[in-house]
Amino acid sequence: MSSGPASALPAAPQRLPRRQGPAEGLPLHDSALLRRGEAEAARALPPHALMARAGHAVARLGRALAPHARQAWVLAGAGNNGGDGLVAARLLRAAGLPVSVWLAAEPQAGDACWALAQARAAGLAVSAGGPPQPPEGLGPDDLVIDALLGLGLSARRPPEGPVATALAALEGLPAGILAVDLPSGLAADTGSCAGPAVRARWTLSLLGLKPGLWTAAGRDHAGTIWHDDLGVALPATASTPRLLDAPGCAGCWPDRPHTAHKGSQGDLWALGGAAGMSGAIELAARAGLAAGAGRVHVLRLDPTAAPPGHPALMTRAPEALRGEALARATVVAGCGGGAGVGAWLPALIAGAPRLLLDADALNALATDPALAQGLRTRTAPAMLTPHPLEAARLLGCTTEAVQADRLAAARQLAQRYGAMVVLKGSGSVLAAPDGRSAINASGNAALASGGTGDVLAGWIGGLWAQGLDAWDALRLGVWSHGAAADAWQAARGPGQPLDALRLIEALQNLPRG
Ligand SMILES: NC(=O)C1=CN([C@@H]2O[C@H](COP(=O)(O)OP(=O)(O)OC[C@H]3O[C@@H](n4cnc5c(N)ncnc54)[C@H](OP(=O)(O)O)[C@@H]3O)[C@@H](O)[C@H]2O)[C@@H](O)CC1
Ligand SMILES: Nc1ncnc2c1ncn2[C@@H]1O[C@H](COP(=O)(O)OP(=O)(O)O)[C@@H](O)[C@H]1O
Ligand SMILES: [K+]
Repeated sequence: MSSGPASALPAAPQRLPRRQGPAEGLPLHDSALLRRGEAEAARALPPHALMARAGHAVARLGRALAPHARQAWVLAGAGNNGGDGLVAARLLRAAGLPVSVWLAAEPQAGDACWALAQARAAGLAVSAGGPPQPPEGLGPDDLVIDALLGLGLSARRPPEGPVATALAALEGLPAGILAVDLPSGLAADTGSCAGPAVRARWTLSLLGLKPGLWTAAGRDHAGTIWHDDLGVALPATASTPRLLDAPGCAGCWPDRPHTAHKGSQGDLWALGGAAGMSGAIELAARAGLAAGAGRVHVLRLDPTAAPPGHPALMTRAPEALRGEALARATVVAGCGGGAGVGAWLPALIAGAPRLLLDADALNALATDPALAQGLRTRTAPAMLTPHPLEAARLLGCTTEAVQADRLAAARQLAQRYGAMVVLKGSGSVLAAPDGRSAINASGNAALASGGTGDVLAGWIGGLWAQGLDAWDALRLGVWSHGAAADAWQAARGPGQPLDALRLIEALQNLPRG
């Protein structure tokens, strides 16, 4: 065979790289589990080894994050969180960085006493108990270490005494704050704050990652989250919440074989759009189309509404969804549905093999016990996507109660209604009736605009319609919705709102695989 110029023929078809398949995200450990892990590790290790490792990890990261620091200010509490800070202070000083330490109170027992004794023996000046005064000349390149409170923050007891004074002194400092384990004042399990809490630029989570760093007030207080396991492998079970991030979700994208056709990619039916709210259901339908559903039908509750603005959407009367069509359908119901959507739900709950309820469908569910009973006895999977107010209606409590423990609220909803749940908002929480749960790491405040939830509902529905397992569709949908907003923000800088139509574009632009 002669060797000629490169052939103009298309290259032989290459095998597509195999998708890796779904993977579980990083485990998120609650404080009870962390305490047990810490106690077991401490028994197996020489005295003070864990605190020495923690202090090393803090000092090493602090140096890397603030390489131009000319001094460090360490604020330490009287517990082991303070002990970690004292070890870090000693090591930073030994590495040549001038360090000032303010101590809330003398530790009374345990590893923290050892850390304080070591610090003093090394010649570190530790001022205890007086008013916290930032060291002279503390500038933007310098490093502040928050080691006031970690896991030991008493639940529902706002920071008080010298610790509260120190929290006030940390506000408005020019230097970046590195929080040890948790931003002081933030609850590890829930991300709630009973009072003032540190707003860190970085947080180094020790041993395990805590749920509270990722949801509720966590993201606003933790800044960039780092993790050091201190060489301890903590156990995780099927009910340990997982972090939804790119490595955990990228393997879930649906395959699109060469032989794909619109009939093989799933039928999505979007029901909603009462008078004055037809935009909501159109957003959901457009998002479903963008996700890759083969055929998307819009069932509008306002028959007088103008046709949808996207020519690929098919408009039908709600009555069209029955028989064969219903038996094959993935249904997203509720976006802009008004009070009238409830009447359609019994048939959908009984007959749709894949059903997602959002917005007014959730409000109908909250007020109609028969719907709730139907959902519980249904065997096919269902999804609920409430924002905190809708979740509060479904649980019969206040929005504040939902937000005070978002993981618990999502789990409770999943149990009560026998459905998979997304509790939306900063750090959306997912829960399934079988006990699985997850917290989303993607997304940002650019999403705080009307219609982005409608897009989420349709986007998840469009992914689910293509044959994904329900939990995979849910976690991929939630994570990629946030990832699209992150990509948007990365391109434009923080502070830019993202409207729902542009969000659909951003979702289409998100690389898959
Ligand atoms: N042991 C080890 O080797 C390892 C430990 N590790 C580290 O230990 C940390 C947990 O340490 P911890 O359990 O000592 O609790 P910690 O966060 O220091 O708080 C206790 C102090 O806070 C005080 N306090 C509480 N609430 C308050 C309030 N509302 N307002 C004001 N004060 C309040 C409380 O006072 P008290 O309630 O006793 O009056 C006490 O003085 C963990 O986060 C990690 O950093 C890891 O690195 C692994 C290795
Ligand atoms: N601060 C935020 N951080 C991350 N995601 C957010 C934030 N604010 C809103 N979102 C997301 O935007 C969407 C808003 O949904 P929703 O409140 O139902 O809006 P709408 O009803 O107007 O469509 C949800 O997916 C939610 O998680
Ligand atoms: K802290």
